[in-house]
Amino acid sequence: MLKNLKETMKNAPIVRRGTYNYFIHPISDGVPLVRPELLREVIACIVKNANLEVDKIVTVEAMGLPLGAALSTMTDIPFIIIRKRKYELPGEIAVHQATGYSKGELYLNGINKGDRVLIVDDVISTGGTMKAVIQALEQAGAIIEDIVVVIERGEGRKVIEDMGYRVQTIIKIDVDEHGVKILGCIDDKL
Ligand SMILES: O=P(O)(O)OC[C@H]1O[C@H](OP(=O)(O)OP(=O)(O)O)[C@H](O)[C@@H]1O
Ligand code: HPA
Repeated sequence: MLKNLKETMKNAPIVRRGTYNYFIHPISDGVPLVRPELLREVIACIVKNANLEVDKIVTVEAMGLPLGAALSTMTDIPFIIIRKRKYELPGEIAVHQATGYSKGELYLNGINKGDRVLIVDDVISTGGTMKAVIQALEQAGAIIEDIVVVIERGEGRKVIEDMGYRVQTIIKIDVDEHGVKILGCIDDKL
């Protein structure tokens, strides 16, 4: 299981972004090529493991987008994208996002108080993005039922668990300047 994800992860090239060793992978970058068998495998794994008793799937620009779109067509659950662009619609919520290599603002629209949501993203690393997403959703009055992230590196999961939320991740990796090492996979215990 997850053969395509493991294979592509092992071969992911590394580039430096400041002091940050950034891996490049189809799921996290859309580069060099997203093969349908990889996306299908990842989406099937999310469908199998996530709590889908929700009103909306919430994803983040940019690389949450293919995941949210594919998951929505599989489950018939609508999805929203937290954008890096301001729309100034009534009720728009702005939060600050910091990753290991960038900073910016995120803008949430389309959530009503009491909406049950599943958050899906491609990577969790420092947890800075997920923290901002949770803060925006809490401010909007959403009920966060589950959080699923495809690729885990670093300490971000702990940051979010310390906020009181469970985070499921599909593959856990370590990254240094030489490459990616796989530490574990959601299907290891099966
Ligand atoms: O846990 P963190 O340190 O916050 O890192 C994780 C975030 O970093 C990437 O987003 P980025 O803002 O780079 O956007 P992208 O999807 O356009 O690559 C990724 O898509 C996650 O959202
Ligand atoms: O190393 C990374 N690669 C791709 N996306 C990311 N988002 C956070 N860290 C990374």
